[in-house]
Amino acid sequence: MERATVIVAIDGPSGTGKSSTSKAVAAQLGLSYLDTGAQYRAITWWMVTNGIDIDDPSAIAAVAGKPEIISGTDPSAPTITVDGTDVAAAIRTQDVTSKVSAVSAVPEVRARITELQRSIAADAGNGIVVEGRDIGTTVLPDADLKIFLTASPEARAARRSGELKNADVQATREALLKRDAADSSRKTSPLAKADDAVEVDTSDLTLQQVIECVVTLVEEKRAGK
Ligand SMILES: Nc1ncnc2c1ncn2[C@@H]1O[C@H](COP(=O)(O)OP(=O)(O)OP(=O)(O)O)[C@@H](O)[C@H]1O
Ligand SMILES: Nc1ccn([C@H]2C[C@H](O)[C@@H](COP(=O)(O)O)O2)c(=O)n1
Repeated sequence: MERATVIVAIDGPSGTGKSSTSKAVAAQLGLSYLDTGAQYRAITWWMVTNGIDIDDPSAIAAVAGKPEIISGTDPSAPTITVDGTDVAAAIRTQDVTSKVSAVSAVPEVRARITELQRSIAADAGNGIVVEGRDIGTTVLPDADLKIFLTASPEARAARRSGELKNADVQATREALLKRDAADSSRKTSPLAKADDAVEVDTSDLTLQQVIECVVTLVEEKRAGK
């Protein structure tokens, strides 16, 4: 028998295709979509905008509860606001990208954002695709389906360089690996594959092939296979 709601957790390192895949899968299956990286970027943007010292975890912890972060979960038009300001573009700057690993390593930040993520998932009537780094391991350990996307550093750097005009592929590769290392080595809820996650190496797959693979896995789960 088909199940009414489904919770899908998609984790993996930067540039493996989590956002593109999750949005498309959610849209195709009529599910909500949550980009948890955008939430960590949003709180980082708030810290930077308010002059908080990013190198001081206790300063970050002291104000972690202040910003109000709201995520819109329509996969065809996801949104993110901080205290009512649309920060969708501001959170993608190089400055925020270079600081987000430090801010997201602070346990008080993770506790705050994790609570928000769980409440959004609980309120998603038809089900939801949630993508990030610790969704299958920590945020939603009882998710119906857990996927861990991987890709070679070369494939990821080539994809990212294609997005950023004139970006140097080698420098992009180094930056990706540096962020992965920071995200994987933090004490609280690091980037990791859950034991029961299905690993999909996307290096030699087109985006469409990855989407089809994940849609099939969700449909099989829903059918109780
Ligand atoms: N299988 C694929 N083949 C080729 N390009 C891809 C594939 N999957 C994603 N891409 C492209 O790679 C880039 C990065 O993808 P995406 O933003 O979805 O990755 P991500 O894992 O969410 O990254 P991050 O964690 O840094 O946000 C995008 O330009 C996307 O279109
Ligand atoms: N569940 C998550 C999601 C994201 N982060 C942190 C670590 C990432 O480097 C950063 C930005 O994520 P992206 O937009 O690249 O997906 O946010 C995390 O710690 N946990």
